[in-house]
Amino acid sequence: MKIGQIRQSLSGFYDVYADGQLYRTRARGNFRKRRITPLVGDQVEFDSTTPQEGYILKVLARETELVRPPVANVDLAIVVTATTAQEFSTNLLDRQLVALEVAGIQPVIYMAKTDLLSDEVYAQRATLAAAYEAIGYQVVMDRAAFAPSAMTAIKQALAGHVAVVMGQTGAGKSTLLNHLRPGLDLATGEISQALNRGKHTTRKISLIEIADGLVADTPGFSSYEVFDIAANELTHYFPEYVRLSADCKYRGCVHINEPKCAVKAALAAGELLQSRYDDYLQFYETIKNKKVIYNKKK
Ligand SMILES: Nc1nc2c(ncn2[C@@H]2O[C@H](COP(=O)(O)OP(=O)(O)OP(=O)(O)O)[C@@H](O)[C@H]2O)c(=O)[nH]1
Ligand SMILES: [Zn+2]
Repeated sequence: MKIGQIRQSLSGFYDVYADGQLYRTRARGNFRKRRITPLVGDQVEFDSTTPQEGYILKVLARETELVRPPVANVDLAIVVTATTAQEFSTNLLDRQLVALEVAGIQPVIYMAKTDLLSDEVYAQRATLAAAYEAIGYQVVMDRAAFAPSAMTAIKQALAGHVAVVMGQTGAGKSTLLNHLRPGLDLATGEISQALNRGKHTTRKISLIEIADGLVADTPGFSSYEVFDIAANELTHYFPEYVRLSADCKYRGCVHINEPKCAVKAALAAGELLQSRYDDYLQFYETIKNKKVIYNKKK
């Protein structure tokens, strides 16, 4: 019996990495009956007679489990954010950050296409990036496209992690991966296609080695990911609000209409991003409305 990690799945075959090599395996027959589906990223116990033939005996406990892409043990996400005026949206960025906070996955924000910006717009984005850093998020940004220092920062962030890239179509996900691992040759525009393909189509999912980390070759989430949380819990996923809310007068304050709210005070004092608060309000309403529609249907 060996222990390894599933690095690729394709048509019922799982390539398991153990002691420096890959073993092609299948799931044990009774997995289907027990409704166990091994996922890329899983740590597994397996038996093999040759590297071409083996069986997964047991899937070890998962830390996290993503649905899109179906990858286990993802603990980091590179949020590829296109910074051009046509593409940039704090709303999308905040939506992605909330989705990651809910999933318990650490974000690294990568600001893409900065080479296309005027100095003035670059300065605006840099100010915003500093505000996200003050919240506690790592932001990778450089005036030049794919600056070596930026690529090094991402590689260092990836070390020891299983990661996904996320970001809207055309944000620059494939291009970034190609720069992080020259020779990878991902066709640009290719990876979102994999995401949009039907749920039941068999498709290949693999973890790519980049420096000392692993990155899924299929992007994570989508920009329309719904928040599967209660509206009054949304505040827990804004780290800067969590820190302030101890000073709100009311326990369970959602920082909207309550008096003596520390978040609204900090906002009025210019200590918090207005754009992020606006997004918070919008997400709050979205979640509330979603619940109403859901209840009506029942
Ligand atoms: N100037 C400039 N162009 C970039 C940069 N990053 C990506 N691009 C271009 O933006 C376009 C889209 O990039 P992709 O890497 O295909 O984007 P993607 O996020 O993988 O897109 P999907 O696969 O459709 O989700 C390509 O033409 C890239 O060459 C950048 O930093 N600077
Ligand atoms: Zn409050």
